[in-house]
Amino acid sequence: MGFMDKLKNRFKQNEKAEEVSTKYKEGMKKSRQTFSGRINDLIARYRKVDEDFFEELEEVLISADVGVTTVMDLVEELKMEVKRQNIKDTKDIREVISEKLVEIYYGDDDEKIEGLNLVENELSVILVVGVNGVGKTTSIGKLANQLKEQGKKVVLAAGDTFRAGAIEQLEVWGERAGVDVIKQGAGSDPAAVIFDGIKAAKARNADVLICDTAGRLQNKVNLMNELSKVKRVIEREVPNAPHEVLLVLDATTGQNALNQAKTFSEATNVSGIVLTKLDGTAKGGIVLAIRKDLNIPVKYVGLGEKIEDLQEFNAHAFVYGLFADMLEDTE
Ligand SMILES: Nc1nc2c(ncn2[C@@H]2O[C@H](COP(=O)(O)OP(=O)(O)OP(=O)(O)O)[C@@H](O)[C@H]2O)c(=O)[nH]1
Repeated sequence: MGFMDKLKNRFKQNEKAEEVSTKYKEGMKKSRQTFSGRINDLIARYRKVDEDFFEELEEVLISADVGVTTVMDLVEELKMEVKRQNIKDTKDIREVISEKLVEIYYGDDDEKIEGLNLVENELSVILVVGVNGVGKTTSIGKLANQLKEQGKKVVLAAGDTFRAGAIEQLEVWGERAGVDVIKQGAGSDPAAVIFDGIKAAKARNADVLICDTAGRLQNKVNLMNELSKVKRVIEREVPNAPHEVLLVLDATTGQNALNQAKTFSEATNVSGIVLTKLDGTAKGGIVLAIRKDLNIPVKYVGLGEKIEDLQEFNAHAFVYGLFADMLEDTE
């Protein structure tokens, strides 16, 4: 059985798996149109796998924001595999591309899904960082809703005291998700808000505290100072916390998102990425660039504006989203 059939079967196993694949399929329409659309076009034009074919394939991958070094690695791997399997016909290369995309994301352990690192029966603290406008508040709301649906008691701390409206916006999401929001007035000290959040979360026996922060990037030193101060409070009040530092990036900003990721990882230890608006970009390859260039796992992707549109990242489903039309062709 070829990789694409395996992929298809994987998401037919049960209702939940099917739901996940549908979400990715719908959310990644734009990326799929350019990605598999252009690969199909290449396959039709070239027929034979040769140097020119690979060169054009490189261009397609780079224009999908996969990132130059990752593209080089990927194409090297593809060439080796083509040789190994003695593939001559370009139409047989789709299988290899899809398989290698999953492999390049996960490395050796291709069943690994890097979910949230939460502790049982104790308070877990998630610190959420990122610049304004990337969908930070929205993602916190969606995440709170999911965790609550899993039976966890969630509290939010409105640590973005800088941006006008951020506190109210978080409150709206808190209401929507049915979780408490701890806040102070606009302009107050974020570390003090987070401290209150921890106290409240402990008093209410919460399982998870999600802390919003302001994302000012103009000055790296300020950003570092603010994040370190918040982190110090968390570390002091809760053992082994923060359990996650999630950086929210907007997929539609392409290479800019990578630059933000670099700056934030220099300011603090980022443990995972939430990549929003994957549905809004034709360049979904940014997922691979983040994984390979920065070595930070993408833990969630935003595939739409609705509360249930935040999905745990799954490289198989991602590749399914990129090739879904072709998978159906083979039925
Ligand atoms: N299509 C789509 N829209 C999204 C996604 N995530 C967030 N948005 C939208 O992006 C816009 C900005 O999101 P916000 O959450 O308001 O931005 P913000 O994060 O509050 O700004 P900060 O909290 O300062 O980062 C909103 O209209 C959201 O609905 C996503 O995954 N897909």
